[in-house]
Amino acid sequence: MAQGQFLRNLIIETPSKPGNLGKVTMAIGQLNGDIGDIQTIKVGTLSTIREIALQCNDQEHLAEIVVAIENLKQGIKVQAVTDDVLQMHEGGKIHMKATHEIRSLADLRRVYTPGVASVCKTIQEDPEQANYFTGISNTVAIVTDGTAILGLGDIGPVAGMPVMEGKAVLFDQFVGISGIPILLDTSDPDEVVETVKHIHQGFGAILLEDIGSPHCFEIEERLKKELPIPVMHDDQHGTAVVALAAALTACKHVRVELANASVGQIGLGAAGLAISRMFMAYGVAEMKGTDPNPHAKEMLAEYGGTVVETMEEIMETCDLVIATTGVANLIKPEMIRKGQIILALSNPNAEISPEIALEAGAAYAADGRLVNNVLGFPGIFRGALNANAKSISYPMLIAAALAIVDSTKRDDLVPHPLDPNVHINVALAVEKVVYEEQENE
Ligand SMILES: NC(=O)C1=CN([C@@H]2O[C@H](COP(=O)(O)OP(=O)(O)OC[C@H]3O[C@@H](n4cnc5c(N)ncnc54)[C@H](O)[C@@H]3O)[C@@H](O)[C@H]2O)C=CC1
Ligand SMILES: CC(=O)C(=O)O
Ligand SMILES: [Mg+2]
Repeated sequence: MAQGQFLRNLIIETPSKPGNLGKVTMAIGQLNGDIGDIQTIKVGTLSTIREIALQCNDQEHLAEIVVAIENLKQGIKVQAVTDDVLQMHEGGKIHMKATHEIRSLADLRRVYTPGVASVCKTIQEDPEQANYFTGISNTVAIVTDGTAILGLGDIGPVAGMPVMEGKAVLFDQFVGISGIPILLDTSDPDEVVETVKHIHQGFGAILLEDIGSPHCFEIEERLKKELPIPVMHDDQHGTAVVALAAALTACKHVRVELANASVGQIGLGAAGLAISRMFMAYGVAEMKGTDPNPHAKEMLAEYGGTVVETMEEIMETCDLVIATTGVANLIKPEMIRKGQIILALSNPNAEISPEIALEAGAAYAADGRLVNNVLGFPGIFRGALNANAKSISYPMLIAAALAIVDSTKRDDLVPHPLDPNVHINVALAVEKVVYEEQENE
């Protein structure tokens, strides 16, 4: 387990006297535990109970921290250690909700039979009416075959469901889109394409998620060609959009033109190849890339990138390095050169933690928690659906990246994902491009 990826909550009881919380936080800090939110659960005359969110390295590290707190004595106790992440997943994270409540028989007859039949006939006569009288145009299928779930690899679609439900939560909360996970028990491109084609009528767009490379490329390409609705593989293009935005902002901070910077990509899978293509489309003169897989390198060369045999060469020659390998701690501190920009984007564990990269001399460093496609895909789909786009184009993606740059506060690399402005701005920028494209058709 990489540093700081083990999340637990400590329920701590202390005597109700000033200074005790400080002793507890000091004990945690001395052992390099990372404290998140602190909530006061109860303030009694004699004792106070607080819940402290903690990120540590692993079970052993957690046990050390618990012992250190218990050793403070003077009435300070760890009452319980809870696993909030697991608790949050009990029963799943999503639920289909009705937009109307049935309070009377009359409501029942409007919502369901016999009233509903007239709406069915309206749609039968004019299928476009489905956009107004059903939720189809606001619903996105989140399709996975489970072959590249985060950086966990091919763990299957059911094990990947918590990620798909997570994407649906983000869709709902950030842009009001209903996301429906679709779990496929096949990775065969013919079968995936056929299946998605057969179900697409119930959706306004298709988000492909955590489908591994190289089959993800053929699947997306074919679906884009064969379906009349937007299709986007988030790990490719959502990630590329956000990586471009972060790179543009970092370059602005160090007063370098991205187009003139030497950029290197470690890992040429779904995310890495799309990032490389996006950077070249943006105007980066030479995009270097490496991957142990010969086919991945061939693909980079086909797109006009420069294949490099080792990641060491990338680290030695590039000002901006992006990594999407799924391999935790792949980049060693001694490989970092002073002033480099390092975007180590693998989840759940980065190729190098930003703290270590910065300590080793990087000018800017971020991981996949910060530079995450959550900043892109909700607004991209909102904009595409609002403007009734038939597909997602490069200009739409570039506009999304620039909107993320514009939504970034001074001194930050990317916006905060809970800042609603970023999703609104991305949606508006994408929508504008669609309208321009429609006018030029
Ligand atoms: N921060 C974000 O928003 C996102 C992060 N990611 C992360 O990126 C990682 C990769 O995801 P995908 O591209 O979808 O997977 P993928 O399986 O398509 O690609 C991974 C690539 O890394 C290569 N690789 C493995 N070890 C390597 C090494 N030592 N040096 C160079 N290349 C190496 C593999 O050969 C493969 O081509 C995952 O950890 C995922 O969580 C993916 C999408 C979004
Ligand atoms: C964020 C994301 O999509 C991934 O890590 O796969
Ligand atoms: Mg993903």
